[in-house]
Amino acid sequence: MRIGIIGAGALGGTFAALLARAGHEVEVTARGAGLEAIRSRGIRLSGGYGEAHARVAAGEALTVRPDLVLVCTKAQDAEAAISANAALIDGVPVVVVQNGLDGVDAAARLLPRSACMGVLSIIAANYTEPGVVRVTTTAASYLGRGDGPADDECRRVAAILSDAVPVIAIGGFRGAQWTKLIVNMLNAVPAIVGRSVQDVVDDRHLRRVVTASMRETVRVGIARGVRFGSLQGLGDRRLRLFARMPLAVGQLLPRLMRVRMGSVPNLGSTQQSVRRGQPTEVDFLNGVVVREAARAGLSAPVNAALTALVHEVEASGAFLPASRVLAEVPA
Ligand SMILES: NC(=O)C1=CN([C@@H]2O[C@H](COP(=O)(O)OP(=O)(O)OC[C@H]3O[C@@H](n4cnc5c(N)ncnc54)[C@H](OP(=O)(O)O)[C@@H]3O)[C@@H](O)[C@H]2O)C=CC1
Ligand SMILES: CC(C)(CO)C(=O)C(=O)O
Repeated sequence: MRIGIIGAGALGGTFAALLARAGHEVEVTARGAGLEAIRSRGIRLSGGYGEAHARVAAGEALTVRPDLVLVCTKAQDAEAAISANAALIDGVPVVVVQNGLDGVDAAARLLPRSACMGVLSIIAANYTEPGVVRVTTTAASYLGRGDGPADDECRRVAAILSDAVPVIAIGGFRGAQWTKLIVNMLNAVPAIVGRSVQDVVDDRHLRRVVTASMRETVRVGIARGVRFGSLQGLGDRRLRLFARMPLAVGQLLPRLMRVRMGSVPNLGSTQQSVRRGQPTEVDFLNGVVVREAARAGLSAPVNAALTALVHEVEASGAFLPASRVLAEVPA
């Protein structure tokens, strides 16, 4: 099958290399140093899915109409990246592999004739240098759209992507995006202090902050009428319980996520952007919690403080001491 991948960075590079290894004809888009590296040396993947070296067609935009498209940019880049390919891909099934709540809806607006779906990935992929990706955690990914049950198109596309990595078609996708948002509360603190996700969760002071941001996100979701979808055994009932537990007991949740992440240090996708000197996705992660809280007439002080600290690190390029997080985040 001909598969177009828009944004061959950490996750896009992982899917591209593994789908090519499975025998699909893959074309990718990238830009700048990443594009140059992929054109001259291909994509080199290592880590949890083994070694793969994919020589794939690469350009700033796709050149051949594919049978399936994956959009794998950060949320803030998706609109420009999809628009650059819209004339070629409108009408082709599109899978948005992205964190945050907006990706699938944004794609559907830009590509009115395409069936647009989303993938929530728990894989941890570190884009160590242009064209080079190391997978530090392997995990199943979850594919769906809307609020209803998984449909035949989702099951068909999940089966194709499962040639590369296990992809499960799920119902209640919008609620599952919220569950993934709670998992992504693992991103901000490591991006602020410049340490791995595992290291931050192992630090009892910083873990308290991560836990508080997760609980605040659950409470905002509840206020917005969300029914949290199931990901990795984490679903609506457990999350509601988690938001009511004493904070000290609630810290078991990030610890469980850390155990699942394994021992190879994972920076998280937000810190990777900081280290590359690029804008982060924080406005679509912690920032969306603040916006959703405002819609419910609430505030989200923990997520607001984390968003501001990530922006400070983005602007200065210098990580902050843990003491700043502990002093400024009302956990
Ligand atoms: N990395 C991970 O472990 C995980 C990431 N995610 C989510 O997956 C999504 C992708 O993240 P990730 O793979 O880390 O992101 P990366 O930043 O590593 O990759 C995105 C790629 O898209 C490229 N890009 C951006 N705009 C364009 C454009 N207009 N045309 C062509 N290429 C473009 C970027 O190029 P450039 O470098 O020049 O910006 C970059 O190479 C995010 O929503 C993230 O939160 C989810 C789970 C895990
Ligand atoms: C699951 C996790 C935390 C993996 O790193 C992720 O989604 C991210 O880094 O954005």
